[in-house]
Amino acid sequence: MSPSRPPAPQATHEPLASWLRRCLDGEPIPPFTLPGGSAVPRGEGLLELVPESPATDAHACIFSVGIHGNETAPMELLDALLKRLAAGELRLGAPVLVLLGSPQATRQGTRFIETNLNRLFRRDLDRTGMEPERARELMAAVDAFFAHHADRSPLHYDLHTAIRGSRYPRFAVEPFSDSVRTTAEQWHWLAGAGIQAVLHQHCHSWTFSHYSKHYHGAQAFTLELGHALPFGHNDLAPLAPMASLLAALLTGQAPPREAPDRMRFFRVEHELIRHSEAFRLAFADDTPNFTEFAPGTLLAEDGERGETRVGDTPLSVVFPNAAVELGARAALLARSVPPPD
Ligand SMILES: O=C(O)CCC(=O)N[C@@H](CCC(=O)O)C(=O)O
Ligand SMILES: [Zn+2]
Repeated sequence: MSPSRPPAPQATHEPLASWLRRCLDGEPIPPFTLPGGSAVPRGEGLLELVPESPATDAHACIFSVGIHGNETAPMELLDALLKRLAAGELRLGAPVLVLLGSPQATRQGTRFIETNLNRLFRRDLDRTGMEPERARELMAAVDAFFAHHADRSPLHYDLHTAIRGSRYPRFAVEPFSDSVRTTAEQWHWLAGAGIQAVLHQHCHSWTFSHYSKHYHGAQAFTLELGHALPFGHNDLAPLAPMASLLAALLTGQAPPREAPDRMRFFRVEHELIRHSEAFRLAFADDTPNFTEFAPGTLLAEDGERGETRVGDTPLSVVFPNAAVELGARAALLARSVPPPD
């Protein structure tokens, strides 16, 4: 075979059935066929699913997992979906790009190797190192995929799990945008997928889902799907409705819908940044996400910068983490808001 010619797709679905294991073992994935189309590897942990006859109104879908290496439930969820496709239970009806964010961190069972990958998704990124290089590969894969499917609505679900428990174990973070509005359809789909709360971001955050929304106008969310646990310790049962949403999108069918007012909505008021070594949160480390604090409550102290206290309106704390790098977000402080119109 000429070295300049790409290898012909293999007529076996096995690489799809063992996608996650192969990615983590560093085993190369060849191009192969699958029910309703074919699969084309786009780099380490990057696989494009190409439908033979996509549904007319199918979205161009990106499903990413493992941007934080130790958040395993979404990886198991996506792997189970691909196994169903390999087994012929599902038939591909939409272009889909599946991404395993940080295979190296996952092999080591850590959130990241050198720095938090999920703060690096910006085109003017000038940092070097393992995570910046990976961010560039992921951004290039997203750019190529959405450019190739410019005739379809772009959609990106970046699937995560949270470090601590939560009053609402499954919640969506809606990235900030001053130009792209989340469609009503998305709120119905997320409610139908068992999402219990939504957090509207208040400013640019340079996360992976923000990247797709900001640069590609995609409907995009970070979806927190429970608690970060090691492989084999996840209970995927509460994620069955989320699996149904992903399966519907992948097959090009209409997802299940529920009324958005089943979900609670919050808007970030303030981002708590760790400025000094002396930074400390004034509440217990294991305080669940969305715990509400009354006006006047002391939330944090940060050396010479002093105290942060709740103002006149109660605030709920999300993603508290006093151990972040200096200059990084140590918590989001949010207030309850009505569902969008
Ligand atoms: O549980 C935590 O403290 C962090 C969970 C996590 O990784 N969350 C994402 C949210 C991304 C976003 O704001 O859209 C992150 O911090 O990267
Ligand atoms: Zn995460």
